[in-house]
Amino acid sequence: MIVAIDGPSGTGKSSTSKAVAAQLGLSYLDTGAQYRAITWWMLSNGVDVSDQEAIAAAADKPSIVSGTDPRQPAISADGLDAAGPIRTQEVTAAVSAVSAVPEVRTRITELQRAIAAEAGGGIVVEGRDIGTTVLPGADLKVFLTASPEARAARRSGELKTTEGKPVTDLAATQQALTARDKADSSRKASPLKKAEDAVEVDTTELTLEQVIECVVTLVEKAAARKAEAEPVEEAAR
Ligand SMILES: Nc1ncnc2c1ncn2[C@@H]1O[C@H](COP(=O)(O)OP(=O)(O)OP(=O)(O)O)[C@@H](O)[C@H]1O
Ligand SMILES: Nc1ccn([C@H]2C[C@H](O)[C@@H](COP(=O)(O)O)O2)c(=O)n1
Repeated sequence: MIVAIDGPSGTGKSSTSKAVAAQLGLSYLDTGAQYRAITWWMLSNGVDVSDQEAIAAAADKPSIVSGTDPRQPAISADGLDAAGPIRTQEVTAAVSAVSAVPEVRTRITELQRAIAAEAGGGIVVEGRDIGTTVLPGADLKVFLTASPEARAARRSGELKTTEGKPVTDLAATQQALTARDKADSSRKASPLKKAEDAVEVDTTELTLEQVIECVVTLVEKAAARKAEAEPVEEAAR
């Protein structure tokens, strides 16, 4: 069972995907964390993240390792725990530029497909291009949306500056978030986009619990459809 959950920033992809995977006993992959980890590695290793050629040349250098336990998601770059540093404003500000470089996308997409193929019991993979590019044959594709205001309000509660102080400026948070969405949607290589066969869920007026319940129901229905379809496929062989 492969579930792809895509959507813009702050729509609830990570929170929903982790909870759905944990509830249904599936693995979980946060692909944004992988792009953040490679960005963090580049910033820490003196790569000029305003230079596309420098980013492309460094794309295959770091070893990026993702854990797939939804209750304990983990991410490392060259053996260093990246879970904390990838959430700083410095990384958030640079990640769209780094992830737009085709060499970076090829490298990370290969990693993502290998992880999904190894997840025997099924996996929930969340990101921006999972349903369109990474796993176009996913059994279920969900595209989460929410108003920019709702997303900024959600995000401002959890963001920290590089010095570790809470970010309180809601307007600035919304502006940064919509700028990142614009960059992620307008890049040439595998932009943020709803797959034609994805189910769109607008989470603006929903609680996180309601979104989780909705996606669990969608996964259960997709699993039932898959179970019904498989004997037919077997007989046809
Ligand atoms: N339906 C909801 N109602 C209220 N808060 C929510 C809802 N969904 C998620 N949140 C909260 O919004 C914040 C952002 O959620 P989350 O990190 O899951 O979004 P995301 O889509 O994965 O964002 P990003 O792509 O930037 O990583 C979290 O603090 C989360 O608890
Ligand atoms: N499949 C993906 C996942 C993420 N990205 C890029 C674009 C995002 O701005 C950035 C960080 O993602 P987040 O942690 O906020 O979900 O990573 C991408 O291009 N493709």
